[in-house]
Amino acid sequence: MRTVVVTDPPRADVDDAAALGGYGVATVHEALGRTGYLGPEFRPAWAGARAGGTAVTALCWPGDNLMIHVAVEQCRPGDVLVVATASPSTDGLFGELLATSLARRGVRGVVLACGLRDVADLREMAFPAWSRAVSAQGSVKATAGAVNVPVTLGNQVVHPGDVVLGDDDGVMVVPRGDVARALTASQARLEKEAASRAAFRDGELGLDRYGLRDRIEEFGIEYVPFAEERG
Ligand SMILES: O=C([O-])CC(=O)C(=O)O
Ligand SMILES: [Mg+2]
Repeated sequence: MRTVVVTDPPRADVDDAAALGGYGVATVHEALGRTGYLGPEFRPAWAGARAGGTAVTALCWPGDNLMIHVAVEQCRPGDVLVVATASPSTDGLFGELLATSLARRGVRGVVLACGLRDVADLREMAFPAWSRAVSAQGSVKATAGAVNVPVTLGNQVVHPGDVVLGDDDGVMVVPRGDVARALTASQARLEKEAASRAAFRDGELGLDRYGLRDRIEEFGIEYVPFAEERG
């Protein structure tokens, strides 16, 4: 495993990151052509958690949180800490003490490919956290890894300085170079959905609004009265 700490990487604008967090994962993911989603196994530690920030990455040995402690020092206000492990592990590498340290540094949340613990305290602190597991299994601090190198979580690569956002729907990454496009496209999508919502409230059907009746005809889907189908 690489043992390197990259300091002060360029990062996306932290206000843009917060704005993307406000749009939410489903909207931004759709706006960017259904890209960036880490996958459904990344779940919030508590319902209602929401954050958008710039990634500081840590690559840890499984069962070892030494590099999380190293990464905390590299975190600046507006960041989200993103933790991967060198091989799959569900151990609880993160909890309320590390969250206390991150909150003190103005960090907006944490995303872990492994486990976390102290869920009740994280909820009480309202510290946004996502992970692939909740696990009380403790960790050692024995093996060096890396900070601020590209890491893979789920099916996505996160580079330091990318925007990472999370909410009840999961977590996604927006590459630093795509942030401006993500903001414009998310706003457009929000407006489009607001118009659809108003139409659905008025009783319009998706079949008509999205022009789906032609497609149904193309498929040759038959509408059969109940009585006829039963003979
Ligand atoms: O200390 C640890 O290893 C993880 C933890 O529980 C905390 O941060 O509170
Ligand atoms: Mg703890």
